[in-house]
Amino acid sequence: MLENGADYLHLDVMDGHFVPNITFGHPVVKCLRNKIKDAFMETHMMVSKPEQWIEPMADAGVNQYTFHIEATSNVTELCHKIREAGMQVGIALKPNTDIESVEKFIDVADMILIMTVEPGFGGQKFMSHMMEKVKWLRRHYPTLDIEVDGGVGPSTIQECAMAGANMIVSGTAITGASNPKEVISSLRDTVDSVIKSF
Ligand SMILES: O=C(CO)[C@@H](O)[C@H](O)COP(=O)(O)O
Repeated sequence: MLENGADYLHLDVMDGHFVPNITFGHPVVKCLRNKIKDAFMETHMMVSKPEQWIEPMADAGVNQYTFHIEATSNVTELCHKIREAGMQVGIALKPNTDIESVEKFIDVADMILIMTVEPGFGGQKFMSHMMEKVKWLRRHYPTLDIEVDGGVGPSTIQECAMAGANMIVSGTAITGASNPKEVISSLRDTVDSVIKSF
C-alpha cells in the first residue's frame, strides 16, 4: 500500500477517436511510473488502434493492458502480443456489446472489464442492467477477475459485488468525496465482505 492509499492505478487513456475525449498517452504514464514505483498499473485503452501502444506502454512500466474488444478484429493476436510484451491482458466491453462476444477469448485474458457507462467521461450514471453481464461471467467463470467501471460508488458498490465483480474502478465518488480514503476503504470493505459471504 502506498502512502496515498493507492496500490492499484487504473489509468484512463483516451485518444479522441475511439471516445470523444482525450486524456494522455505513454509519456505521461512513464513519468507516473518513475514517481510511483510500487503500484500495479492498469491502462484502460479507450483507443482505436490498441495494437499501436502495446510496446510503448510496456516500456512505460504498465502491468496490465486493457483494450476494447470493439477496437480490433484480431483479439487473440492482440492478447498474445500484450503477454509477449510482459503485461497482463484485460478485455473491456462497451455497454452495447454482448457478453457472448468475449467468451472465446477468456482463456487468453486475465481480466474482463464490464463498462457500466459509455466510455469517455467520468461522472455518468451507473447502468444497473450491465450487472446481467457480470452475473453471467461469474456464473460461468468462478475464478475470473471481473472489473466494473463507471458510476461506481457507495450507492452502487453492493450491487456490483453481489453480481460478482471483484475489481472496482471508481472516479467521481472518490475525487468528489470530503474524505476519499474513507470512501476507498468502504468500497473495499463492501467487496471483501460480499466475496467472503459467497
Ligand atoms: O473509463 C471511464 C469513463 O470512460 C471511467 O473510468 C470513469 O472515468 C470513471 O469515473 P466515474 O464514473 O466513477 O466518475
